[in-house]
Amino acid sequence: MKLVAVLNGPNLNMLGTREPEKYGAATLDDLESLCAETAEELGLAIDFRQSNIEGELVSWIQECRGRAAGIVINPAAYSHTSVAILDALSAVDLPVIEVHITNIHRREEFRHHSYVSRIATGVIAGLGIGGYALALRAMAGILAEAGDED
Ligand SMILES: O=C(O)[C@@H]1C=C(O)[C@@H](O)[C@H](O)C1
Repeated sequence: MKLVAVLNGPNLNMLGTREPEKYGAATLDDLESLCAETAEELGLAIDFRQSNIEGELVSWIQECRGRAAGIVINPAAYSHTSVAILDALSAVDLPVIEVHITNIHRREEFRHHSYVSRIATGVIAGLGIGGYALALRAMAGILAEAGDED
């Protein structure tokens, strides 16, 4: 069964209580459940993680080499600052789908640029946590097209 890493950046552990008018009322646990249910439907396995530490996310991305078939990532604030995460994603050379719960292009100027977008196969922004389900569906298609072995 193909494994997809679902990686979440800083402050996403506060989902549900963090600016719910922007990020919604669903918690990180709710998000993980949504991803798990979607992955099961798609015949994918997921490794769902969240960290507030940039270096931990970098290490987790590196660990995907030889282990995961693709990466769904919401780098959160690190989207806008982290060359390290971009470099790690480039190094592992896996399909990447970038997700943002909010539409970063309708927010403050500093959120309009994401370093990750230059390596991402696709970017989903502004569709709430449903964007993660869409990302997994897209990833399933990408992997099927690539003919990845189970
Ligand atoms: O929409 C999101 O999921 C992103 C999440 C964050 O925590 C912000 O720092 C980003 O700017 C947007």
